[in-house]
Amino acid sequence: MTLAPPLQLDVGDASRIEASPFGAHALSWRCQGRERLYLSPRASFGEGKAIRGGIPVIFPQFGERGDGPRHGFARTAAWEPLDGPGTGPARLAFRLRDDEHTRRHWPHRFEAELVLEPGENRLRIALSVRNLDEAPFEFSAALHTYLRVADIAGTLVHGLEDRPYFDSARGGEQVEPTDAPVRFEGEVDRIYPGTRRMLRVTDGEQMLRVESEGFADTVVWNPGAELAAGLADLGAGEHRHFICVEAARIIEPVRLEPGGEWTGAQHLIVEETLR
Ligand SMILES: O=P(O)(O)OC[C@H]1O[C@H](O)[C@H](O)[C@@H](O)[C@@H]1O
Repeated sequence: MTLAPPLQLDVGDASRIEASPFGAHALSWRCQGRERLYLSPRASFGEGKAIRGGIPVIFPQFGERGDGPRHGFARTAAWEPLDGPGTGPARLAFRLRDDEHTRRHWPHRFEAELVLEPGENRLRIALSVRNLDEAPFEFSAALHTYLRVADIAGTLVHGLEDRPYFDSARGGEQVEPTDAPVRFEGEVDRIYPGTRRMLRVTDGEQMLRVESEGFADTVVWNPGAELAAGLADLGAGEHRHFICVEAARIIEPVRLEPGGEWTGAQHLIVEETLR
């Protein structure tokens, strides 16, 4: 498969989004003059391999919770670009339809759309899925957003203090709320179920608000030093530069009747840039 070149869209002078049709994957989001996403310098852009960083689209399964490829086939599929710069509204959009390859892993007829809508201080990422089959189906999905941070040592996620979570780094055990913001000291891999609220990420240089629609769960992930060093497409020390805050639908998958449609979205809003 030859990879289609990325598409770019400018919003004013200081904001720009760039996304690849491979995975409908946002690679870069410059907002108010500053890059807000993390893309690994060792990311591979080859066939069958997911891109490390940006915003991978996870569909129709999360992780190993299913029989198909890890985190689903959407992130390694060639999506069809729809609107592009100059062809209509200020957005980038991609479409994926079932084919022989997707049906081998997940035997359903569907259509998915990923829309990126950048604004002056924000980005909306929306995933829609339509059931084109004659029977209902279920799926999980996530927007696996890699947020670039100054340094994880000073990074906090606020808004989950009173929520219990499943600790994927410790066999999925349930952990009661700690009343403290999420900090990053070693591996963090958590699924917070039922988090329909506003989160804030601070790293001493910026304050970012993260909101979601349609995605009931939030995943917070950073591999920590040891795991990062073992990931060929990341490397020693790289874990310091990002955290993943993922809008997800895992604990209760989405069920769609024939003809039904579901949309989930994540909003990233720059509230403050200090440095
Ligand atoms: O390495 P990947 O397949 O992209 O997965 C990266 C990470 O994704 C999610 O955040 C999961 O909760 C983690 O357990 C996983 O390690």
